[in-house]
Parts: sequence; C-alpha cells; structure tokens
Amino acid sequence: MDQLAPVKYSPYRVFSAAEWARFRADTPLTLTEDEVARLRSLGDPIDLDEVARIYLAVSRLISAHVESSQLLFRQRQRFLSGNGAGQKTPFIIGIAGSVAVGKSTTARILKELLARWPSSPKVDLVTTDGFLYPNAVLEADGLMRRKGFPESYDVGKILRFLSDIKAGRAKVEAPVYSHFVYDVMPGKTVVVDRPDILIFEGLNVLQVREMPKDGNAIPFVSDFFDISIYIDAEENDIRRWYIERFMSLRETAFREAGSFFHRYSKVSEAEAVAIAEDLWAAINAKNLHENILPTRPRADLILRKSSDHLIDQVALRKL
Ligand SMILES: Nc1ncnc2c1ncn2[C@@H]1O[C@H](COP(=O)(O)OP(=O)(O)O)[C@@H](O)[C@H]1O
Ligand SMILES: CC(C)(COP(=O)(O)O)[C@@H](O)C(=O)NCCC(=O)O
Repeated sequence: MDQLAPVKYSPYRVFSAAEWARFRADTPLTLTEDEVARLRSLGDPIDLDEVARIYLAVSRLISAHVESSQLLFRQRQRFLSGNGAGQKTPFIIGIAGSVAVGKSTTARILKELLARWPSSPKVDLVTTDGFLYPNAVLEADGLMRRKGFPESYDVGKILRFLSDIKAGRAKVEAPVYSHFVYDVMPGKTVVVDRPDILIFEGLNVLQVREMPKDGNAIPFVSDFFDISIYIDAEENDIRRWYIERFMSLRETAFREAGSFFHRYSKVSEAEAVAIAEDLWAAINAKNLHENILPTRPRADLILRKSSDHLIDQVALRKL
C-alpha cells in the first residue's frame, strides 16, 4: 500500500493581499489621504490603497470579534446579575513585531478605523516603551544595551496596568516614553478611561515567561489580549528600514540639542551608518532572534510586509 503523503498542518490560513482585500466586503473607506499621511511614521509609505486593501478587512474582522465579545459579556451578566447590566470591560488588541517594522503606523491606522465602527467609538492606544525602566535604572543594572529585551521592562507594572483595564477601572494611567530623549518621561502619563478597545503595542507583548517553581503562576501579558497581531517582514528589510530611519532622523530630530542622539548629527555619514548598524546588530537584531520572532506563532493574525513596506500576505489563525 502507498505511504500517505505527509500533510503539513498549520494553524493558519494564508492569504495573498489580493485575496485578503475581498474580505473588506462593503466596509466603507472612512479615512482620507491626509489622515493617513498624518498617521504614518517616518519612512512608512502606507497610503489609502493599502488601507483599503489590507486594513479595512482587518478592522472588519476585529469589529466582529468586539461585537461578539460584547454580546457574550451581556449574556454572561444575565447569569451573574440577572439583568444583563454591568460595566463592560475593554477589548484588548496586542500588536507585536520587531523594532522598525512599523507597529506604530499599524496601531494608529487601526485605532482610527476601529473608532468608526458603532460598537467601538472609543479606542485608546498605549505603547509598551513607557513601561521600560528609566535609563538611570538600566544604567545602574548594566542594561543600557538591553533596551527592549524582557529584563528592561517593568513587567509587574504592565500586568497591573492591564489587569486594572480588564477589571473595568476608570482613569488608569500608563507611563510615557520619549524616543527624542530616549527615556521614560518622569511623571508623564496617558490616562485610559474605560475605552471600548485598548490597543497595546510593543516588541514583547506576546512573550511568555518561565513558570515559577512554587506553583503560583503569574499571568503573561498576552493573557489579557482578546486578539493579537504580529507585524512581520524579512530581517534584511527591517534592518534597512531601521538604518534609513536613523539616517533621516539624523537630518531632523537628532539636530536638536535635546535629542539623546544629538551627537550623531555631527559625525560623518559613514560613521552614522556604522553606529546605526551597530545598534541594529548588537541590540535590535539580537532581540528579534531571541525574544520577538519566537513569539510570532502565538499571534492570531500575522501581517507580512514585502521589501516596499506594504503588506503582501496575511495569515489568519483558523481557531
Ligand atoms: N530615535 C528616534 N527618534 C525619534 N523617533 C523615533 C526614534 N526611533 C523610533 N522613533 C519613532 O518611534 C516609533 C516607534 O518605533 P519602533 O519602536 O521602532 O517601532 P515601529 O517602527 O515598529 O513602530 C516610530 O514612530 C518611530 O518613527
Ligand atoms: C524603545 C524601544 C525598545 C521600543 O520599545 P516598545 O515600544 O516596542 O516597547 C526601541 O525603539 C529601542 O530604543 N531600542 C533600543 C536600541 C535602539 O536605540 O534602537
């Protein structure tokens, strides 16, 4: 008897961008070209076509999840309180991926699109960089070249923040980071006040940790997510985007005296490229290999970019 051909099982169904675009169905395009221009990060070429091709279907899918979780919540409340009333808790979306892959643009576009759905008028966005330990602490612990690695974040603070949000608490504060000064801003916070959706974006949001031996399991950050997205691309492309962004910032933000990288606006172009390459290789690429890429299989949705920064493939978890 013939051997059965080995079947490759994957928890994902993979779509080309053109196939994925069809799931937009009749979702209206509610953003303008100017709004997209305002939302995109430095070096990201995203335009209205990309929003229509990829992001409308993503927002439609997420919105279906939001609506069904709101329905489930009301039904559950009928069991708990007898009348279906009660404070609904925010739907949380996690967005993960490498440094310089374009997470912030995706997060900002989704924030605007999702806020236009009737089920989720209030959408907040928080980035995990605010939860990094301040430079003074990282310096004292010898972790300045480990920024973005798991040990550089106050994970307890992240878990308390997300658990307050999920508990339905009003006016929960999140700390804020400045890329310009390259540090957490002392005393500066953003207030998250019972949104319909919270988007929580950062390198390490899908990370798992070792279980403590004492049997008291601590939750993972991703335990609080209702849906998660990983932004993916070839490492060589991400590296190039990182270096190009560094070189553009050298012409703009780094020129200002208060910028942490100000000194790099004064070195030669070749030296600046070498510095960016070193930051990429010694910190961000290492973190990508060790801590970020291994979390990709945990995402519900993977948006894969090609070398032009535009999404050419979408993988959706089947279950
Ligand atoms: N040194 C810097 N100075 C100013 N802005 C920066 C700097 N580095 C990154 N940014 C901006 O910070 C945001 C987050 O960047 P990053 O953490 O690399 O994630 P991503 O590129 O995936 O959004 C982006 O909008 C980027 O343009
Ligand atoms: C601040 C970051 C860790 C990103 O943080 P995130 O918002 O993803 O938590 C990253 O942009 C960074 O600064 N990495 C350190 C190496 C570098 O300067 O590129």
